[in-house]
Amino acid sequence: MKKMKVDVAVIGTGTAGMSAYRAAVAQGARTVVIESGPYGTTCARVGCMPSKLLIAAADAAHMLDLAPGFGVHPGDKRIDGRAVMERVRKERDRFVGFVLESVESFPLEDRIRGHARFTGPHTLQLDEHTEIEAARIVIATGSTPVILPQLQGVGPGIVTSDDVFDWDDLPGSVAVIGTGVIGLELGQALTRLGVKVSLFARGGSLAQLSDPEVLGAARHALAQELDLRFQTEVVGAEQQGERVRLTTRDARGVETEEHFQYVLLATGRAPNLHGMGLEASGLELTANGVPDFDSRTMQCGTSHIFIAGDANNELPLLAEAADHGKIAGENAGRYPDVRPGLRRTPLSIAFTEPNIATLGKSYKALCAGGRPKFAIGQVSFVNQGRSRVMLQNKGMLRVYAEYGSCRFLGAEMIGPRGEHLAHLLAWAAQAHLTVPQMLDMPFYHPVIEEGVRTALRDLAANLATRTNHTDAADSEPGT
Ligand SMILES: Cc1cc2nc3c(=O)[nH]c(=O)nc-3n(C[C@H](O)[C@H](O)[C@H](O)COP(=O)(O)OP(=O)(O)OC[C@H]3O[C@@H](n4cnc5c(N)ncnc54)[C@H](O)[C@@H]3O)c2cc1C
Ligand SMILES: NC(=O)c1ccc[n+]([C@@H]2O[C@H](COP(=O)([O-])OP(=O)(O)OC[C@H]3O[C@@H](n4cnc5c(N)ncnc54)[C@H](O)[C@@H]3O)[C@@H](O)[C@H]2O)c1
Repeated sequence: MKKMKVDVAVIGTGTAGMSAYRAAVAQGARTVVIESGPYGTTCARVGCMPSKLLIAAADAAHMLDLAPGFGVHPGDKRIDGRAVMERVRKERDRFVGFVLESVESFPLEDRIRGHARFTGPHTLQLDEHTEIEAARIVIATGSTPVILPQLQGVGPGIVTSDDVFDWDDLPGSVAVIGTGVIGLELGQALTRLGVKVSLFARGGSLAQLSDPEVLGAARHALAQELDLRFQTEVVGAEQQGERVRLTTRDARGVETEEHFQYVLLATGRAPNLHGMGLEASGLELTANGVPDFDSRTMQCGTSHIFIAGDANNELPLLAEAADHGKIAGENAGRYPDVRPGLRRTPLSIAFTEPNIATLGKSYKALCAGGRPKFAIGQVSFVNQGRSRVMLQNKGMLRVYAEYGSCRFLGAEMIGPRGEHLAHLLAWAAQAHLTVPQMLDMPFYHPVIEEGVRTALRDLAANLATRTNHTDAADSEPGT
C-alpha cells in the first residue's frame, strides 16, 4: 500500500473539487485531488452542457413549428435524429476537452486516481492501493440519479440522464418519470424533436416552483404541448425485446400499461456519500445522511472536514458547486482560520420554454411559519406586448416584497426569456433594492422587461394598501 501525507485531500474532481483544489493550493497548502470516475465533470459530460445542446436542437425545430403563425411556411420539417445526437456529442466532447485541459494543468503528483473512503477522521483509503493521511479533507463527490426500486434491474430500456447523451439516434418513444428540472427539460426537448413523450408525475409539481399561481400558469402553458400525467405513480416495468412495458396507476387507482422504447428516470439525484465510510470520519450526519455543515463556511460541525457541491445537497447547481468549492478549499487551506465565504442570492433556471425561474426567497419559504407577511405583485405574459409580438405570450411572473421596508425579496416565474428576467431580479435582490428603487430604473419599449415593471407596479400598489388584490388577468397591452 502506497502511503501519502498531505495538508488537504479533496475527494472528487468535478466542478466543486477542482475549485476547492485551486483555492487550497492558493493558500499554500500541499493539496491532492482524488477521482474515481472519468475526469470531465458532471456538468460538461452528462449535465448542463449536453442537455442545453439537445434543447438548442429542439428550439430550432420548434421555431419551424411557430413560423406558420407569422405567415411563414418553411416546408416539410425533417429531423435527422442521428445528426442531432452527433452534434450533441461532438460539442459535448469539445466542452469536456476544455475541462480535461484544466485538470491536466494540475501537477501529476497532485492528481490521484481511486475511490476514496474514510478509514479514520484524517485517513482515506483509495481502492486497495493508496493510504492518504490528510490534515484537512474536502468532500466534493457530487450526486447520482435516483433509481426507483420498482425499476431496478428491469433491463436496458430503463435509462437516466447519464445515458441519454450517448444515444446514436433519437428514439421513437420515451416515458419520462418525474417532472422536476431534468424531466421537463429533456421531456420537452425530445417532444420538440419528434419523439413521442409522456411525462409522469406522482404529484402535481413542476420544476422548482412553489407559488401555486405560477404553478397553475406553468401547468397550463406546458400542457399545451406536453403529455403530462399528474398524480400518476409508477407501479412497475418489464423489458419486452426492444421496448419496455410500463405500468402506472392514476389517482383513481386505475392501472394502465403502455409500451415505450425507453423509460427515462428523472426522479432526483442523491449525494454520492454511500460507500465512503463516513462512519469512520467522526462526522455527525443529518437525517438524510449528509454531514451537518455550515453553508457559509462549508465546514462540517467544528471539524477539519468540509463539504461542497452536489454532495452537500444544498442547491445542486453548477454555480453553487463552484462557489462551495472555493469556500471549502480556502477554509481547508487556511484551517483553523475558518471564514464565511460569499453566498449569492439563490437563482434557479429550468431551460424549458417558457423558462421556469425562481430567485431570492421562494413563495414557500416566505409562507413558512404561518400567515404570509409579504406583498405580492404579478403579471401574466398572455397579453404582454413584446411577448405577444414574438408569439411567446405564455406564463406568469409573481414578485414578492417586505411590508414596511418595501425591500424586494424574490420571485417565481414561467415566462419568455425568463433566464434574463431572473438575473435582473436576482441582482436587484442581492443589491437589497426596494420596489420604488427598482421602478426608478430604465425600461425600454417594447421589451419583455415592461412585464416586470407591470408586476412591480402591482407590487408597489399592494405594498401601499397592504393588500394582495391582484387581478389574475392583469396585463400590459404593449401600447
Ligand atoms: C442532466 C443535468 C442537467 C443539468 N443542468 C444544469 C444547468 O443547466 N445549470 C446548472 O447550474 N446545473 C445543472 N445541473 C447540475 C450540475 O451539473 C451539478 O450541480 C454540478 O455539476 C455538480 O458538480 P459537483 O462538483 O458537485 O459534482 P461532479 O461534477 O459530479 O463531481 C463529483 C466527482 O466526484 C467523483 N467521486 C464521487 N465519489 C468519489 C469517491 N468516493 N472517491 C473519488 N471520487 C469520487 C465523481 O466521479 C465525480 O467526478 C445539471 C445536472 C444534470 C444531471
Ligand atoms: N437548468 C438547471 O439548472 C438544471 C437542469 C437539470 C438538473 N439540474 C439539477 O439537477 C437536480 C436533479 O434534477 P431532477 O429533475 O432529477 O430532480 P428534481 O428534484 O428537480 O425533480 C425530481 C422529480 O421527481 C419526482 N419524483 C421523486 N420521486 C418520485 C417517484 N417515486 N415517482 C415519481 N416521481 C418522483 C419529484 O416529484 C420531482 O418532480 C435538480 O435539483 C437541479 O438542481 C438543474
